[in-house]
Amino acid sequence: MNAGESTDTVAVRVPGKINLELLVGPLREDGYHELSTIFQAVSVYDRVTVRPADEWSVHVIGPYADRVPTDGSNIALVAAKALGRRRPRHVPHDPVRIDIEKTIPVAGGMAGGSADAAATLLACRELWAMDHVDNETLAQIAAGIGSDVPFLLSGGTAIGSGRGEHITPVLGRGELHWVLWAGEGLALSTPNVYAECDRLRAESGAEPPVPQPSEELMTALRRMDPDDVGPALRNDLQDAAVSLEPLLAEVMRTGVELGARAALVSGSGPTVAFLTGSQAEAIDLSVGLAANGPAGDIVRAVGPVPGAQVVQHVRTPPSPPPTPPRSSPPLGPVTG
Ligand SMILES: C[C@@](CO)(OP(=O)(O)O)[C@H](O)COP(=O)(O)OP(=O)(O)OC[C@H]1O[C@@H](n2ccc(N)nc2=O)[C@H](O)[C@@H]1O
Ligand SMILES: Nc1ncnc2c1ncn2[C@@H]1O[C@H](COP(=O)(O)OP(=O)(O)O)[C@@H](O)[C@H]1O
Repeated sequence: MNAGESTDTVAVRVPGKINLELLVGPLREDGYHELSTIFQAVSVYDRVTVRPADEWSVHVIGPYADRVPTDGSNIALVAAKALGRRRPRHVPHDPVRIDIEKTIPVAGGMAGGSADAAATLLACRELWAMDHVDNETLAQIAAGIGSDVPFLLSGGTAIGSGRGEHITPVLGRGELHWVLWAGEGLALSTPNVYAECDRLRAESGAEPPVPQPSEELMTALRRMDPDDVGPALRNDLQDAAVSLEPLLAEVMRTGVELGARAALVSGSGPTVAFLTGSQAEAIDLSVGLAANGPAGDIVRAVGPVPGAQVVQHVRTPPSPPPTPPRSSPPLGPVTG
């Protein structure tokens, strides 16, 4: 950082997501699967802060911090550099320091890394005053970083098509009350779960059709009535996640026995999302799971919530350049 540059700090709050529907179509030639998914952003948040620095770095705190890389593979750093490359040529490509307060479970199927990437894009656009990058362009940059990243910019409830990066908002009223179970020390790698899904399909000889959002869920989401939403939830990656982590079947069974309206693996897992009918039901279920379920973190959340949002911009005026030493006369005795 050079003298005369601002030391502004921008903080962004970003939610995690669950997939209310994840329909996995055929494997494409580029190695991705054609998807039709319905994302919902839920009230479990990371906070990402960026500030100018002498070199690129990322620092993570929070209960899952030790599971997040802090080298160049951190997807938040990848996002900052990708946006930095869009700065006009005459503007120096300034490094930033990124601080992540991590609450979204890591490698849990809640897109925590993608959330941090989306938050970093928004924070750096603000920090670098890149007004020429509109939301559509930001979403395109986001898609280049990961399939889930564009959704975390917009949040709410939305259809994801293509490989999940094309986002269409779903309008609906009301909110859903979720209980999330994240198994202690459990993690599933997204590519491994997709590969397991392909393996199971090859075994059964099932050819997936090109996926389309289901009418049943789209209708249920208009009023977000848990009685209608519950039976319409579906995740094509669930069998693959359970095949790699059989404990998930027991977790889902226990939650339903304890009164959940429905249970499903979130995305590629291993977080399990339980749908309840109200805040009171969610409290009862989380207490029951904590007492009777397999060990794990249990969190209540509501959805939908908005995507990444700037929550703080501390503007610090540029420090004045150091004044050159003056050739002043030697100090003599002070006379009155
Ligand atoms: C499964 C989902 C459901 O929302 O998320 P998670 O539950 O893991 O958070 C997503 O499809 C994950 O999206 P994201 O984590 O952004 O994946 P990417 O970085 O784009 O891709 C990682 C890898 O996942 C596989 N992949 C991803 C998306 C897709 N439509 N088909 C795939 O086969 C590919 O093997 C790819 O190399
Ligand atoms: N900022 C980040 N937060 C979490 N994980 C990250 C981050 N950057 C890179 N990763 C890597 O991405 C992997 C997937 O993380 P995450 O996005 O939390 O899971 P998922 O893809 O299941 O939603 C982690 O195991 C970790 O190695």
